Amino acid sequence: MTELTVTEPTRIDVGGDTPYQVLVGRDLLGELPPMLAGAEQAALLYAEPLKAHAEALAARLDGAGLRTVPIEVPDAEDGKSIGVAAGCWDALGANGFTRSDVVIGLGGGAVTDLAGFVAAAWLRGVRWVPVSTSLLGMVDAAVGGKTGVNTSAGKNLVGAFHPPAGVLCDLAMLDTLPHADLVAGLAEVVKCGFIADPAILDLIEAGPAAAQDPASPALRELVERAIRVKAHVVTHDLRESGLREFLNYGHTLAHAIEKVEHYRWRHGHAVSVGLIYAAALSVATGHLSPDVAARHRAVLTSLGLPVAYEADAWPALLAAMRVDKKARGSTLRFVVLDGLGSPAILAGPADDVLEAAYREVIA
Ligand SMILES: NC(=O)c1ccc[n+]([C@@H]2O[C@H](COP(=O)([O-])OP(=O)(O)OC[C@H]3O[C@@H](n4cnc5c(N)ncnc54)[C@H](O)[C@@H]3O)[C@@H](O)[C@H]2O)c1
Ligand SMILES: O=C(O)C(=O)C[C@@H](O)[C@H](O)[C@H](O)COP(=O)(O)O
Ligand SMILES: [Zn+2]
Repeated sequence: MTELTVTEPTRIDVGGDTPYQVLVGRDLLGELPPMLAGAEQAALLYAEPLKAHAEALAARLDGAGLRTVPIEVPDAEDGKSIGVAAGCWDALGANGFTRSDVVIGLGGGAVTDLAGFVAAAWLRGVRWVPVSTSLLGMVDAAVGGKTGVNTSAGKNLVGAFHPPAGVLCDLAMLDTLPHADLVAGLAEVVKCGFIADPAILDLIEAGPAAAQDPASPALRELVERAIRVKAHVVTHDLRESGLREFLNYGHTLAHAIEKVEHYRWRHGHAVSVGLIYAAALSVATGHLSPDVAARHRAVLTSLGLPVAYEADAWPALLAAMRVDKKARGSTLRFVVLDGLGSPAILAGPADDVLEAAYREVIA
Protein backbone atom coordinates (compact mmCIF):
# COMPACT_ATOMS: atom_id res chain seq x y z
CA MET A 1 0.00 0.00 0.00
CA THR A 2 1.34 3.46 -0.89
CA GLU A 3 1.74 5.68 2.12
CA LEU A 4 0.42 9.19 1.61
CA THR A 5 2.52 11.95 3.13
CA VAL A 6 0.41 14.85 4.34
CA THR A 7 2.57 17.94 4.61
CA GLU A 8 1.38 20.27 7.33
CA PRO A 9 1.23 23.95 6.38
CA THR A 10 3.87 26.26 7.77
CA ARG A 11 2.30 28.79 10.14
CA ILE A 12 4.03 32.15 10.36
CA ASP A 13 2.89 34.45 13.16
CA VAL A 14 2.29 38.14 12.62
CA GLY A 15 2.07 40.03 15.90
CA GLY A 16 0.82 43.44 16.93
CA ASP A 17 -2.57 44.58 18.20
CA THR A 18 -4.44 42.13 15.98
CA PRO A 19 -2.24 39.04 15.58
CA TYR A 20 -2.89 36.51 12.83
CA GLN A 21 -1.18 33.67 11.01
CA VAL A 22 0.07 33.30 7.45
CA LEU A 23 -0.35 29.70 6.30
CA VAL A 24 1.95 28.38 3.58
CA GLY A 25 1.44 24.96 2.01
CA ARG A 26 -0.52 23.12 -0.63
CA ASP A 27 -4.29 22.57 -0.86
CA LEU A 28 -5.09 24.82 2.08
CA LEU A 29 -8.66 25.85 1.33
CA GLY A 30 -9.98 23.65 4.13
CA GLU A 31 -8.20 26.05 6.51
CA LEU A 32 -10.43 28.95 5.47
CA PRO A 33 -13.80 28.24 7.17
CA PRO A 34 -12.35 28.32 10.73
CA MET A 35 -10.94 31.80 10.00
CA LEU A 36 -14.47 32.97 9.20
CA ALA A 37 -16.14 31.72 12.39
CA GLY A 38 -19.18 33.77 13.37
CA ALA A 39 -19.85 35.11 9.88
CA GLU A 40 -23.09 34.35 8.06
CA GLN A 41 -22.00 35.82 4.74
CA ALA A 42 -18.73 36.05 2.83
CA ALA A 43 -18.17 38.42 -0.10
CA LEU A 44 -15.75 36.71 -2.47
CA LEU A 45 -13.85 39.18 -4.66
CA TYR A 46 -12.02 37.68 -7.63
CA ALA A 47 -11.07 38.53 -11.21
CA GLU A 48 -11.85 36.50 -14.32
CA PRO A 49 -8.60 34.44 -14.44
CA LEU A 50 -9.49 33.01 -11.02
CA LYS A 51 -13.16 32.27 -11.83
CA ALA A 52 -12.80 28.48 -11.61
CA HIS A 53 -10.95 28.74 -8.30
CA ALA A 54 -13.64 31.15 -7.04
CA GLU A 55 -16.43 28.73 -7.90
CA ALA A 56 -14.64 25.91 -6.10
CA LEU A 57 -14.08 28.10 -3.06
CA ALA A 58 -17.71 29.28 -3.03
CA ALA A 59 -18.89 25.65 -3.09
CA ARG A 60 -16.63 24.85 -0.14
CA LEU A 61 -17.88 27.87 1.84
CA ASP A 62 -21.49 27.03 1.05
CA GLY A 63 -20.76 23.51 2.33
CA ALA A 64 -19.48 25.06 5.56
CA GLY A 65 -22.78 26.92 6.01
CA LEU A 66 -21.75 30.38 4.77
CA ARG A 67 -23.76 32.31 2.22
CA THR A 68 -21.23 33.38 -0.42
CA VAL A 69 -21.68 36.56 -2.46
CA PRO A 70 -19.33 36.33 -5.45
CA ILE A 71 -18.15 39.70 -6.82
CA GLU A 72 -16.17 39.62 -10.05
CA VAL A 73 -13.91 42.67 -10.39
CA PRO A 74 -11.73 43.86 -13.30
CA ASP A 75 -8.38 42.08 -13.50
CA ALA A 76 -5.05 43.35 -12.20
CA GLU A 77 -4.59 47.13 -11.76
CA ASP A 78 -7.91 47.84 -13.54
CA GLY A 79 -9.58 46.60 -10.36
CA LYS A 80 -7.63 48.90 -8.05
CA SER A 81 -9.85 51.97 -8.39
CA ILE A 82 -12.25 53.80 -6.12
CA GLY A 83 -15.01 53.16 -8.67
CA VAL A 84 -14.55 49.40 -8.45
CA ALA A 85 -14.44 49.62 -4.65
CA ALA A 86 -17.71 51.60 -4.71
CA GLY A 87 -19.32 48.84 -6.80
CA CYS A 88 -18.25 46.30 -4.15
CA TRP A 89 -19.73 48.43 -1.37
CA ASP A 90 -23.00 48.56 -3.33
CA ALA A 91 -22.99 44.75 -3.44
CA LEU A 92 -22.34 44.52 0.31
CA GLY A 93 -25.19 46.95 0.94
CA ALA A 94 -27.57 45.09 -1.35
CA ASN A 95 -26.82 41.89 0.56
CA GLY A 96 -27.12 43.39 4.03
CA PHE A 97 -23.51 42.82 5.12
CA THR A 98 -23.09 43.39 8.85
CA ARG A 99 -20.04 43.74 11.08
CA SER A 100 -19.86 39.99 11.64
CA ASP A 101 -19.65 39.23 7.91
CA VAL A 102 -16.37 38.89 6.03
CA VAL A 103 -14.66 39.86 2.78
CA ILE A 104 -12.40 37.40 0.99
CA GLY A 105 -9.95 38.48 -1.70
CA LEU A 106 -9.05 35.56 -3.98
CA GLY A 107 -6.31 36.58 -6.37
CA GLY A 108 -3.02 38.35 -6.80
CA GLY A 109 -1.92 41.49 -5.04
CA ALA A 110 -4.29 43.72 -6.98
CA VAL A 111 -7.41 41.86 -5.86
CA THR A 112 -6.24 41.44 -2.27
CA ASP A 113 -5.31 45.16 -2.03
CA LEU A 114 -8.81 46.01 -3.27
CA ALA A 115 -10.57 43.46 -1.05
CA GLY A 116 -8.71 44.65 2.03
CA PHE A 117 -9.64 48.24 1.27
CA VAL A 118 -13.30 47.34 0.68
CA ALA A 119 -13.27 45.59 4.08
CA ALA A 120 -11.39 48.43 5.81
CA ALA A 121 -13.99 51.02 4.85
CA TRP A 122 -17.22 48.98 5.02
CA LEU A 123 -18.93 49.84 8.35
CA ARG A 124 -15.50 51.35 9.26
CA GLY A 125 -13.85 47.96 9.19
CA VAL A 126 -14.94 44.33 8.88
CA ARG A 127 -12.91 41.14 8.87
CA TRP A 128 -11.14 40.07 5.70
CA VAL A 129 -8.98 37.21 4.51
CA PRO A 130 -6.68 37.24 1.50
CA VAL A 131 -6.45 33.93 -0.33
CA SER A 132 -3.34 34.75 -2.25
CA THR A 133 -2.88 33.16 -5.67
CA SER A 134 0.23 34.90 -7.03
CA LEU A 135 3.80 34.66 -5.81
CA LEU A 136 3.98 38.40 -5.25
CA GLY A 137 0.77 38.30 -3.27
CA MET A 138 1.99 35.49 -1.05
CA VAL A 139 5.38 36.98 -0.22
CA ASP A 140 4.20 40.55 0.08
CA ALA A 141 0.77 41.98 -0.75
CA ALA A 142 -1.38 39.63 1.34
CA VAL A 143 0.74 40.09 4.46
CA GLY A 144 0.84 43.21 6.58
CA GLY A 145 -2.53 44.87 6.19
CA LYS A 146 -1.61 47.58 3.67
CA THR A 147 -4.72 47.90 1.53
CA GLY A 148 -5.69 50.43 -1.10
CA VAL A 149 -6.36 51.61 -4.63
CA ASN A 150 -4.62 53.82 -7.19
CA THR A 151 -5.73 57.35 -8.13
CA SER A 152 -5.01 59.43 -11.21
CA ALA A 153 -2.15 61.04 -9.25
CA GLY A 154 -0.35 57.79 -8.51
CA LYS A 155 -0.03 54.30 -7.11
CA ASN A 156 -1.79 53.22 -3.88
CA LEU A 157 -2.52 56.83 -2.90
CA VAL A 158 -5.80 55.98 -1.14
CA GLY A 159 -5.98 53.16 1.36
CA ALA A 160 -5.91 52.00 4.94
CA PHE A 161 -3.86 49.85 7.28
CA HIS A 162 -6.27 47.01 8.02
CA PRO A 163 -4.70 43.70 9.06
CA PRO A 164 -6.43 40.53 7.84
CA ALA A 165 -7.85 37.80 10.07
CA GLY A 166 -5.44 35.32 8.49
CA VAL A 167 -3.66 34.74 5.18
CA LEU A 168 -3.69 31.66 2.97
CA CYS A 169 -0.73 31.06 0.65
CA ASP A 170 -1.68 27.90 -1.22
CA LEU A 171 1.33 27.02 -3.35
CA ALA A 172 -0.83 24.78 -5.55
CA MET A 173 -2.37 28.00 -6.93
CA LEU A 174 0.99 28.87 -8.47
CA ASP A 175 0.59 25.98 -10.94
CA THR A 176 -1.70 28.17 -13.08
CA LEU A 177 0.09 31.48 -12.54
CA PRO A 178 1.67 32.75 -15.80
CA HIS A 179 5.46 32.41 -15.68
CA ALA A 180 5.99 36.16 -16.17
CA ASP A 181 3.89 36.86 -13.07
CA LEU A 182 5.79 34.27 -11.06
CA VAL A 183 9.08 35.90 -12.03
CA ALA A 184 7.66 39.35 -11.22
CA GLY A 185 6.95 38.11 -7.70
CA LEU A 186 10.58 37.11 -7.31
CA ALA A 187 11.56 40.80 -7.47
CA GLU A 188 9.98 41.31 -4.03
CA VAL A 189 11.73 38.17 -2.78
CA VAL A 190 15.07 39.58 -3.99
CA LYS A 191 14.20 42.87 -2.24
CA CYS A 192 13.81 40.94 1.05
CA GLY A 193 17.18 39.31 0.38
CA PHE A 194 18.94 42.66 0.12
CA ILE A 195 17.18 44.45 2.99
CA ALA A 196 17.09 41.65 5.56
CA ASP A 197 17.88 38.05 4.64
CA PRO A 198 20.90 37.52 2.36
CA ALA A 199 20.34 33.72 2.50
CA ILE A 200 17.59 34.44 -0.04
CA LEU A 201 20.20 35.72 -2.47
CA ASP A 202 22.43 32.68 -1.89
CA LEU A 203 19.48 30.37 -2.63
CA ILE A 204 18.62 32.14 -5.88
CA GLU A 205 22.23 32.25 -7.01
CA ALA A 206 22.56 28.53 -6.29
CA GLY A 207 19.60 27.75 -8.57
CA PRO A 208 17.79 30.48 -10.49
CA ALA A 209 15.80 27.81 -12.37
CA ALA A 210 14.58 26.12 -9.17
CA ALA A 211 13.57 29.54 -7.86
CA GLN A 212 11.18 29.79 -10.81
CA ASP A 213 9.68 26.32 -10.37
CA PRO A 214 6.42 26.47 -8.38
CA ALA A 215 6.82 22.87 -7.25
CA SER A 216 10.41 23.16 -6.01
CA PRO A 217 11.41 23.06 -2.34
CA ALA A 218 13.65 26.05 -3.14
CA LEU A 219 10.67 28.21 -4.07
CA ARG A 220 8.81 27.19 -0.92
CA GLU A 221 11.84 28.15 1.15
CA LEU A 222 12.07 31.50 -0.64
CA VAL A 223 8.37 32.14 -0.03
CA GLU A 224 8.66 31.34 3.66
CA ARG A 225 11.83 33.40 4.12
CA ALA A 226 10.31 36.45 2.41
CA ILE A 227 7.12 36.16 4.47
CA ARG A 228 9.18 35.94 7.67
CA VAL A 229 10.99 39.15 6.71
CA LYS A 230 7.71 40.95 6.14
CA ALA A 231 6.00 39.43 9.19
CA HIS A 232 8.81 40.65 11.44
CA VAL A 233 8.65 44.18 10.03
CA VAL A 234 4.88 44.63 10.16
CA THR A 235 4.67 43.10 13.62
CA HIS A 236 6.84 45.96 14.88
CA ASP A 237 5.63 48.80 12.66
CA LEU A 238 2.20 48.24 11.11
CA ARG A 239 1.64 51.91 10.26
CA GLU A 240 4.99 52.61 8.65
CA SER A 241 6.33 55.07 11.16
CA GLY A 242 9.88 53.75 10.79
CA LEU A 243 11.04 50.19 10.17
CA ARG A 244 8.30 49.43 7.62
CA GLU A 245 9.66 52.04 5.22
CA PHE A 246 12.48 49.61 4.46
CA LEU A 247 9.96 47.35 2.66
CA ASN A 248 9.73 50.20 0.17
CA TYR A 249 13.30 49.61 -1.06
CA GLY A 250 13.24 50.12 -4.84
CA HIS A 251 9.65 51.35 -4.80
CA THR A 252 10.11 55.11 -5.22
CA LEU A 253 11.18 54.68 -8.83
CA ALA A 254 9.05 51.54 -9.29
CA HIS A 255 5.78 53.33 -8.54
CA ALA A 256 6.82 56.20 -10.83
CA ILE A 257 7.44 53.73 -13.67
CA GLU A 258 4.05 52.12 -13.07
CA LYS A 259 2.34 55.51 -13.26
CA VAL A 260 4.22 56.55 -16.41
CA GLU A 261 3.29 53.18 -17.94
CA HIS A 262 -0.38 53.71 -16.99
CA TYR A 263 -0.17 50.57 -14.81
CA ARG A 264 0.52 48.31 -17.78
CA TRP A 265 3.89 47.22 -16.36
CA ARG A 266 3.81 44.45 -13.77
CA HIS A 267 4.54 45.79 -10.27
CA GLY A 268 7.35 43.25 -9.79
CA HIS A 269 9.02 44.28 -13.06
CA ALA A 270 8.95 47.92 -11.99
CA VAL A 271 10.37 46.92 -8.58
CA SER A 272 13.22 45.12 -10.33
CA VAL A 273 14.24 48.30 -12.18
CA GLY A 274 13.63 50.27 -8.98
CA LEU A 275 16.04 48.02 -7.07
CA ILE A 276 18.79 48.72 -9.62
CA TYR A 277 18.10 52.43 -9.19
CA ALA A 278 18.05 52.31 -5.38
CA ALA A 279 21.35 50.42 -5.38
CA ALA A 280 22.90 52.96 -7.78
CA LEU A 281 21.67 55.80 -5.57
CA SER A 282 23.16 54.04 -2.54
CA VAL A 283 26.53 53.87 -4.31
CA ALA A 284 26.31 57.45 -5.62
CA THR A 285 25.72 58.78 -2.09
CA GLY A 286 28.56 56.79 -0.53
CA HIS A 287 26.34 54.29 1.29
CA LEU A 288 27.08 51.10 -0.62
CA SER A 289 30.05 49.45 -2.27
CA PRO A 290 29.73 48.93 -6.05
CA ASP A 291 30.05 45.13 -5.73
CA VAL A 292 26.74 44.89 -3.84
CA ALA A 293 25.07 47.04 -6.49
CA ALA A 294 26.53 44.70 -9.14
CA ARG A 295 25.02 41.77 -7.23
CA HIS A 296 21.56 43.35 -7.61
CA ARG A 297 21.98 43.39 -11.39
CA ALA A 298 23.37 39.84 -11.51
CA VAL A 299 20.61 38.27 -9.37
CA LEU A 300 17.76 40.09 -11.09
CA THR A 301 19.16 39.34 -14.55
CA SER A 302 19.59 35.66 -13.69
CA LEU A 303 15.83 35.52 -13.10
CA GLY A 304 15.02 37.26 -16.38
CA LEU A 305 13.78 40.41 -14.64
CA PRO A 306 14.11 43.82 -16.34
CA VAL A 307 16.97 46.05 -15.16
CA ALA A 308 16.64 49.03 -17.52
CA TYR A 309 14.19 51.76 -18.49
CA GLU A 310 13.91 54.57 -21.03
CA ALA A 311 16.37 57.50 -20.98
CA ASP A 312 13.88 60.18 -21.98
CA ALA A 313 11.39 59.21 -19.25
CA TRP A 314 13.45 60.86 -16.49
CA PRO A 315 11.52 64.18 -16.15
CA ALA A 316 8.17 62.34 -15.91
CA LEU A 317 9.61 59.83 -13.43
CA LEU A 318 11.03 62.58 -11.21
CA ALA A 319 7.66 64.36 -11.20
CA ALA A 320 5.89 61.12 -10.27
CA MET A 321 8.39 60.39 -7.48
CA ARG A 322 7.45 63.69 -5.81
CA VAL A 323 4.11 62.19 -4.64
CA ASP A 324 5.81 59.13 -3.12
CA LYS A 325 4.37 58.46 0.35
CA LYS A 326 7.81 58.63 1.94
CA ALA A 327 8.23 62.28 0.82
CA ARG A 328 7.84 64.93 3.48
CA GLY A 329 6.81 68.22 1.91
CA SER A 330 9.22 68.92 -0.93
CA THR A 331 11.86 66.57 0.52
CA LEU A 332 12.14 63.26 -1.28
CA ARG A 333 13.16 60.32 0.89
CA PHE A 334 14.58 57.05 -0.43
CA VAL A 335 15.42 53.71 1.08
CA VAL A 336 19.09 52.99 0.41
CA LEU A 337 21.45 50.24 1.55
CA ASP A 338 24.49 50.70 3.79
CA GLY A 339 25.35 47.07 3.09
CA LEU A 340 23.70 43.68 2.75
CA GLY A 341 20.75 43.50 5.15
CA SER A 342 21.36 47.07 6.27
CA PRO A 343 18.79 49.52 4.90
CA ALA A 344 18.75 53.23 5.75
CA ILE A 345 16.87 56.40 4.77
CA LEU A 346 18.38 58.97 2.41
CA ALA A 347 16.56 62.32 2.73
CA GLY A 348 16.70 65.14 0.21
CA PRO A 349 19.33 64.06 -2.29
CA ALA A 350 20.08 66.75 -4.90
CA ASP A 351 18.36 66.43 -8.27
CA ASP A 352 21.69 65.98 -10.09
CA VAL A 353 22.53 63.01 -7.83
CA LEU A 354 19.13 61.48 -8.55
CA GLU A 355 19.67 61.92 -12.28
CA ALA A 356 23.22 60.54 -12.16
CA ALA A 357 21.92 57.37 -10.47
CA TYR A 358 19.27 57.06 -13.17
CA ARG A 359 22.01 56.78 -15.78
CA GLU A 360 22.74 53.31 -14.32
CA VAL A 361 19.21 52.30 -15.31
CA ILE A 362 19.08 53.62 -18.86
CA ALA A 363 18.45 50.92 -21.48
N1 LIG B 1 -0.41 45.63 0.08
C1 LIG B 1 0.88 45.41 -0.02
O1 LIG B 1 1.61 45.38 0.96
C2 LIG B 1 1.45 45.15 -1.39
C3 LIG B 1 2.73 44.61 -1.49
C4 LIG B 1 3.23 44.35 -2.76
C5 LIG B 1 2.46 44.59 -3.88
N2 LIG B 1 1.21 45.10 -3.75
C6 LIG B 1 0.37 45.30 -4.92
O2 LIG B 1 0.13 44.03 -5.52
C7 LIG B 1 -0.12 44.21 -6.90
C8 LIG B 1 0.70 43.25 -7.73
O3 LIG B 1 0.34 41.93 -7.38
P1 LIG B 1 0.52 40.72 -8.42
O4 LIG B 1 1.90 40.70 -8.93
O5 LIG B 1 -0.05 39.54 -7.79
O6 LIG B 1 -0.35 41.20 -9.66
P2 LIG B 1 -1.90 40.97 -10.02
O7 LIG B 1 -2.74 40.87 -8.84
O8 LIG B 1 -2.21 42.01 -11.04
O9 LIG B 1 -1.86 39.51 -10.72
C9 LIG B 1 -1.13 39.35 -11.91
C10 LIG B 1 -1.95 38.53 -12.92
O10 LIG B 1 -1.92 37.18 -12.52
C11 LIG B 1 -3.26 36.66 -12.48
N3 LIG B 1 -3.26 35.59 -11.50
C12 LIG B 1 -3.03 35.71 -10.17
N4 LIG B 1 -2.99 34.48 -9.62
C13 LIG B 1 -3.20 33.59 -10.60
C14 LIG B 1 -3.26 32.16 -10.65
N5 LIG B 1 -3.04 31.43 -9.58
N6 LIG B 1 -3.51 31.59 -11.84
C15 LIG B 1 -3.69 32.34 -12.96
N7 LIG B 1 -3.62 33.68 -12.99
C16 LIG B 1 -3.38 34.29 -11.81
C17 LIG B 1 -4.09 37.86 -12.14
O11 LIG B 1 -5.45 37.64 -12.47
C18 LIG B 1 -3.41 38.93 -12.99
O12 LIG B 1 -3.84 38.84 -14.33
C19 LIG B 1 0.19 45.65 -7.21
O13 LIG B 1 -1.00 46.39 -7.29
C20 LIG B 1 0.99 46.10 -6.01
O14 LIG B 1 0.89 47.49 -5.78
C21 LIG B 1 0.70 45.38 -2.52
O1 LIG C 1 4.24 46.53 2.84
C1 LIG C 1 4.92 47.54 2.64
O2 LIG C 1 5.02 48.43 3.49
C2 LIG C 1 5.64 47.74 1.38
O3 LIG C 1 6.19 48.79 1.12
C3 LIG C 1 5.67 46.57 0.43
C4 LIG C 1 5.72 46.96 -1.03
O4 LIG C 1 6.30 45.87 -1.72
C5 LIG C 1 4.35 47.17 -1.64
O5 LIG C 1 4.47 47.35 -3.03
C6 LIG C 1 3.49 48.25 -1.03
O6 LIG C 1 2.18 48.21 -1.56
C7 LIG C 1 3.99 49.63 -1.30
O7 LIG C 1 3.35 50.48 -0.44
P1 LIG C 1 3.18 52.03 -0.69
O8 LIG C 1 2.73 52.53 0.63
O9 LIG C 1 4.50 52.58 -1.12
O10 LIG C 1 2.16 52.19 -1.74
ZN1 LIG D 1 6.00 46.10 -3.85
